[in-house]
Amino acid sequence: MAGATETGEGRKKVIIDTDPGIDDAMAIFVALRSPELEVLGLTTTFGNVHTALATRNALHLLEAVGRTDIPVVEGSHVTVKFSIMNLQAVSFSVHGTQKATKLRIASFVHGSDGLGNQNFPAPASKPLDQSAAAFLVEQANLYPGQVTVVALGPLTNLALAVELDPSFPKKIGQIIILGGAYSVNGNVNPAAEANIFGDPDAADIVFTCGADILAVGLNVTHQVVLTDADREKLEQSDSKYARYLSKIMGIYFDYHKDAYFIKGVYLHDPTTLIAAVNPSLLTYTEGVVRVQTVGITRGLTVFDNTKKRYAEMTAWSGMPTVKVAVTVDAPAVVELMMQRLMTDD
Ligand SMILES: O=c1[nH]cnc2c1ncn2[C@@H]1O[C@H](CO)[C@@H](O)[C@H]1O
Repeated sequence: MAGATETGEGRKKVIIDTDPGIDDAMAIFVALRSPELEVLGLTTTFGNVHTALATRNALHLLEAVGRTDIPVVEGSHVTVKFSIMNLQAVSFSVHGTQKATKLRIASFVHGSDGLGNQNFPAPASKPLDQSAAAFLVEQANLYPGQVTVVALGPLTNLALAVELDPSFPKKIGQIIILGGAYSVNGNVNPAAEANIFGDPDAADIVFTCGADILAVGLNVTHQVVLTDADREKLEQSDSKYARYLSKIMGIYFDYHKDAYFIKGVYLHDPTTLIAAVNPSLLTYTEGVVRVQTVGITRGLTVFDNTKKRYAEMTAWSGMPTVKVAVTVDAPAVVELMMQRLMTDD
């Protein structure tokens, strides 16, 4: 008889919204190797790569480790503003398509294929014939209060899910977001972190939608570094996960050496995923987050962490609060990730 773990009973149901991406690949593999989680599906978005390539990479990653039982659902190709315009009026669609070419894609971090320029063969499997937003709403309805979304890219699909079903925020269990920079600089520019910068309007919709949200920002993920010594250990492991990641990681290490002058890489996506596996490895504080959508600080996340009553109404007044991660047990996160990746099923 299958045990509770194999049947999914007692495991946290997760959907990973992802733009793979080298650190996305690490996070997805950690999820597949974590008995605490049941992965309901991968939804795709733009960010590290365009959405079509994100879908291809998600399918490829699941094929590479023999997990084609997990569905992949393609997400929006454009930011929420243009996605909604395209839905509402055909006359906007030309304009929307023009704007869509302006998406910011971080191929300089992950390679032009998103996976370390390895020229992997095209996957044989296909995504579901459904939109990511519809899949998110469907799964939230199927398992009310029980689904955790781990959002590793811009928040477009989640914003579209909120637009599609206003009761989505109350039906989804938790949304754990890799996004924002709380009281620290961004990584796209001094103001903005990449995922929020990718679609600031979507981020503001999601942060204020009233769902149970935990935001993991650069103030936390920049504390979690995979060192050269850890990389060597991964390279020496013969687990299929470690072997695959060893092939693709080089370009991510090179980028960190060039951009940050560090010998190692930041574990943004794995840290966020591990917040679902073992929430006790992070602490958080609660308040309202709003996102700047215009100007030189476009993509800035402003967290009202004061307990002050402002004299006037502000854009933060009366808005739903979210949890913002403030500390992380970085050695424990790295150790957990290594342990999961260096063993086979
Ligand atoms: O310097 C950068 N510019 C753009 N994207 C980056 C950079 N560093 C990491 N990421 C990617 O964006 C997310 C974290 O913000 C991560 O998914 C990471 O892979």
